[in-house]
Amino acid sequence: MVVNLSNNHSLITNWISEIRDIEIQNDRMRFRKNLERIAGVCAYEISKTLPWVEKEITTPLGISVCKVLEKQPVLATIMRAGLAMHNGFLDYFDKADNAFISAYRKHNRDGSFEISLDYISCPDTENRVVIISDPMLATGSSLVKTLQYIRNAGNPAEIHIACALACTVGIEYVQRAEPTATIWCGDIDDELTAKGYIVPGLGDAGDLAYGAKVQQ
Ligand SMILES: O=P(O)(O)OC[C@H]1O[C@H](OP(=O)(O)OP(=O)(O)O)[C@H](O)[C@@H]1O
Ligand SMILES: O=c1cc[nH]c(=O)[nH]1
Ligand SMILES: [Mg+2]
Repeated sequence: MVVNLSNNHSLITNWISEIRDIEIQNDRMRFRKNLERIAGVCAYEISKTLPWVEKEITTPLGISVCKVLEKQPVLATIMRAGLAMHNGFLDYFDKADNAFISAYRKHNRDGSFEISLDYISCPDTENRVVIISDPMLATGSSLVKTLQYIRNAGNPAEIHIACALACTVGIEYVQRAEPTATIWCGDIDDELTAKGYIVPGLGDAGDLAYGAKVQQ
């Protein structure tokens, strides 16, 4: 299932407009903060789909039967651009276990690239809800590589994917690889450049959040 959170007007469409804006992008702190806020909305929306249990809570005046999250999810993110969204998720699922996966585009001289999976730190995901965040879902190659790792490492109960911006062709690729995952998008664009950049998109999310890097 794919959910485009821009289909309804809310603050998320405001923040998406800011991360796309070439002028506002000069404010790197605002760019990261907006990614965190978009992730917060995704976390809240995902939380509505998760299992809850009733728990008796002792207040100073009595007992209140409250609904609480049954189990903590695993929050996974794809470095480096995913780190800001990861912080946004952690603000909401503040007791979650965390996975960090470094999947990045390793460029060849001819302009083509492969996804390199280097550093991985992942808790046990068996029968747990795994939420993967990455601001950009472009070709989908980084996510598919990450999903292959997650599937080999355990058998999660559910997989959710949260992106600030996604491209239609990348979504389709991820859906073929992981048909049961729910993909939550801040917005969806239809075009990709020959180099795999989303159009109109926003540019390079990792560079905008953390600065340009020397190509590997
Ligand atoms: O869907 P894809 O075509 O795989 O592209 C999306 C990936 O590209 C970006 O990371 P990038 O490789 O630029 O690394 P970075 O986080 O270090 O900037 C982004 O954060 C995704 O992980
Ligand atoms: O448009 C894109 C595609 C991949 N990665 C980005 O940061 N931006
Ligand atoms: Mg990048």
